[in-house]
Amino acid sequence: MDTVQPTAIALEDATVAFRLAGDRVYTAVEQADLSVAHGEFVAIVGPTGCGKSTLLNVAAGLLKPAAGSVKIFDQPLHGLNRDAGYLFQADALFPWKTAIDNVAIGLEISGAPREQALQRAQGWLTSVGLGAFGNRYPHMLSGGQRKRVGLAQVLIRDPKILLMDEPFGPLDAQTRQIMGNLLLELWNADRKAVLFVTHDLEEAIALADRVVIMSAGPSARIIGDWRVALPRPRDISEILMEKEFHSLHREIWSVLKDEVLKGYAQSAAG
Ligand SMILES: Nc1ncnc2c1ncn2[C@@H]1O[C@H](COP(=O)(O)OP(=O)(O)OP(=O)(O)O)[C@@H](O)[C@H]1O
Repeated sequence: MDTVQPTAIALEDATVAFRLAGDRVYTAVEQADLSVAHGEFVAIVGPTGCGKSTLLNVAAGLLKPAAGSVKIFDQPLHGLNRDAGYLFQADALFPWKTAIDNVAIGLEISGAPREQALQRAQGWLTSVGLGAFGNRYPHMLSGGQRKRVGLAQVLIRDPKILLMDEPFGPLDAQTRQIMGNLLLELWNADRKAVLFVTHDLEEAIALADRVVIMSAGPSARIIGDWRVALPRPRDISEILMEKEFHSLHREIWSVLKDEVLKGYAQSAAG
């Protein structure tokens, strides 16, 4: 008999507000229900400034909602989410450490002997296609290569959940696609729960099992949740040609478009 796996991330009725100057309060997200099942890949898409990173930060335990609850594997989250690894848009590599040391550091901090940490780090560098680049410092790597090191740095710690905030944002279109395929390949080998923030609907559909859409803020809400029935394993450049991909894109965009326009109008108004 199959055992029921606990839900990796469950935000229920989560409202997130920021205190502004003069005791004013800005409600960024209102009454958000968001769940990511064990082994599921969920992408959040929404207009600029709607609260995508805010929701991710709530799941990371970096922000506490003003109302509602956050559960990680069915347990209320207090403080930092220690089951999660976090990959941001900006590189989080130490510039004074080589690629292999940047990857090994997560294990060393948790007490692994250096030799063992270096051996595992070499394995991860090889998995992300950088087996021969271990002795390079971050400034000697391209943007895409630095992202690969960042991915290895997170995955070596074997987190149960991956929280990714526009991780491939600064990369050119081709490198984004290559990184997307690498992420899918690694994820396929060991299905972690993934919450992936992006403003790029194509990327979201190509990668995810579910695409969640947010409205423009303030008080942004989750206004749509689509299941992506495209088969796996996927190759992004092939997925982008599929008829099912285009019909789903059209369907989601018809909802997202108005919110994106509202989002732009609001950021222009300040
Ligand atoms: N510390 C803060 N204090 C006040 N307002 C904040 C704070 N952090 C975020 N905000 C506001 O909350 C809203 C949501 O921000 P968030 O970064 O989550 O949006 P986003 O959807 O990730 O944006 P983008 O797509 O542009 O990265 C924005 O209007 C932002 O200005």
